[in-house]
Amino acid sequence: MVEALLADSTYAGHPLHSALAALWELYLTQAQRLDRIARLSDRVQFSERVHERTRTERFEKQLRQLEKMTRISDRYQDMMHELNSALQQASTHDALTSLPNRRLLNDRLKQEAARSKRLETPLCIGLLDIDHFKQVNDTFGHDAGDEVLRTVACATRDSLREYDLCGRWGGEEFLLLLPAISLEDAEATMQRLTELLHGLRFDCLSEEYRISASIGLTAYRQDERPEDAVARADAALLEAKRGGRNRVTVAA
Ligand SMILES: Nc1nc2c(ncn2[C@@H]2O[C@H](COP(=O)(O)OP(=O)(O)OP(=O)(O)O)[C@@H](O)[C@H]2O)c(=O)[nH]1
Repeated sequence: MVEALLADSTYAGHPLHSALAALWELYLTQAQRLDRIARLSDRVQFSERVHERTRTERFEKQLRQLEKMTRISDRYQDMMHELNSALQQASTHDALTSLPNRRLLNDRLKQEAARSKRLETPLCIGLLDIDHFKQVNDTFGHDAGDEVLRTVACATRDSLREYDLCGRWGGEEFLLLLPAISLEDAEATMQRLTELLHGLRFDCLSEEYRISASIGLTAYRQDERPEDAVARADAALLEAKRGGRNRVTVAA
């Protein structure tokens, strides 16, 4: 409308014509500036939004990486935990029979001897050895021998009380720690165990083959070292072997 007024020759001589033309010119310049500023502002805002998006994406990516690392670290810790347990088990237990090994047995022997001394309660110690085990290996093979060892270990452990301990002392020899039992009762328990072992049947041996075990038994004396009692049980075991095997010999 202003442009139409300024273009109209009727108002060309009007005293306000030049003022209106100057004002219009000023308005157009300002409008152009405003337009440039608005475009600039749009560009800045757009670039801000792009930056914001890349920042968010970067942050989310880092978060995902962190979560992944946490998961890996958790898995790694679980593996370390399992490895530690396996190492602990391997250092204290026999791989073939899963029974306590000689190292753990020695620790428990000392603990039980100390407890027996402190509480003045009896502690019986037995050494069990499978008879003619070499013959089992030689006749039926080493795998059959292993199977016999596993079965004897399992049967012996299951025949004992909860607080007794049976471990693999070495080869075909097992150490038994029997706390809080008289020598007389322990002898009866060992007698039942030799009968149980003699009655075992094995698929890996021939139908008629029967294994047997000899046991040397003694009571820990509270004024001696635990290993002295084990040596006495060992001597009693030798006597049981010499006496014909498949028997219990007590060293009082
Ligand atoms: N299969 C198998 N055999 C073993 C293992 N450890 C020891 N032996 C065997 O056990 C046998 C022990 O034989 P000996 O010490 O001569 O005793 P034995 O034949 O039982 O005879 P006595 O003890 O006198 O009745 C050896 O042949 C060893 O190789 C094992 O982990 N697995």
